[in-house]
Amino acid sequence: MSLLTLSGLSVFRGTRAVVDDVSASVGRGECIGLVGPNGSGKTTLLRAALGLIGAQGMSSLALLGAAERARRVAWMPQAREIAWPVSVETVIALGRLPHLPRGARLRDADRAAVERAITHMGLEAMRGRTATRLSGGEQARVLIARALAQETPLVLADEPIAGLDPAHQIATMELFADLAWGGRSIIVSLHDLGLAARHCTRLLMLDRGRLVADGPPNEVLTAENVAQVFGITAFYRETPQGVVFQPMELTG
Ligand SMILES: Nc1ncnc2c1ncn2[C@@H]1O[C@H](COP(=O)(O)OP(=O)(O)OP(=O)(O)O)[C@@H](O)[C@H]1O
Repeated sequence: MSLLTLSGLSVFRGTRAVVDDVSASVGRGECIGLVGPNGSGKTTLLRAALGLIGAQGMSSLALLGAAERARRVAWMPQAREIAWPVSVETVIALGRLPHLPRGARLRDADRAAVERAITHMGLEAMRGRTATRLSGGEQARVLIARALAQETPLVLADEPIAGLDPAHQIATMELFADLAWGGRSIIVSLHDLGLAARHCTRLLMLDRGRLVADGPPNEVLTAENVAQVFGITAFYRETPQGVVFQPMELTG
């Protein structure tokens, strides 16, 4: 079953296609890394896939009404501002809103989902704190937890690990990989190609709006692709401890 189908999706800014004729399909159990240089169209692609901005072509999610879409996909945008000085737990519980009848209070099942999200993100000690007083990385973890609490089949996250320390970056990527093992799917944009190579089952590589590679990390992070798209050389090795990918030098 496809959780998301994109067909010929394009987004124009003026006459320029910043997302250019992208087609892809996301099944269950995929942890997909969306990679590409600054300005290659990652955020625009995710927003167009969600139907948040106008696009040409088709996204299956954009066709849904807002309520149904919120039960199918959770969205973690790049902007991390938490606007209201409420508790961490309250922010995370907002992830349950799409599942509640209008105006209803949290039910046991909703509270259980909030607890799971708090545990997944290791936020037990912070649950009572005022969210706006947390550090940037802590706020990012709260917003990931809010998206997890939504318990949707698909999560779209725009640079969720940017600004996290190495341990929390690894923990978050491991969590995404685990969710994929459990049958849910994640599309995560990220600049850390090493973590993408290690934890993602599939990578989508964007270059100037075009999807130039789509496949398992070893097929996407070829020397040729990383040279052409990122202008770098890299070390790639499959080791008994997993894949090691390390950007090395600029080409040329
Ligand atoms: N509202 C807008 N108006 C004009 N140009 C835009 C707009 N939004 C995005 N762009 C342009 O579209 C291109 C793609 O931007 P986008 O934010 O999708 O890239 P990205 O791959 O997410 O980049 P980064 O890695 O820097 O976050 C960029 O050149 C950007 O300047």
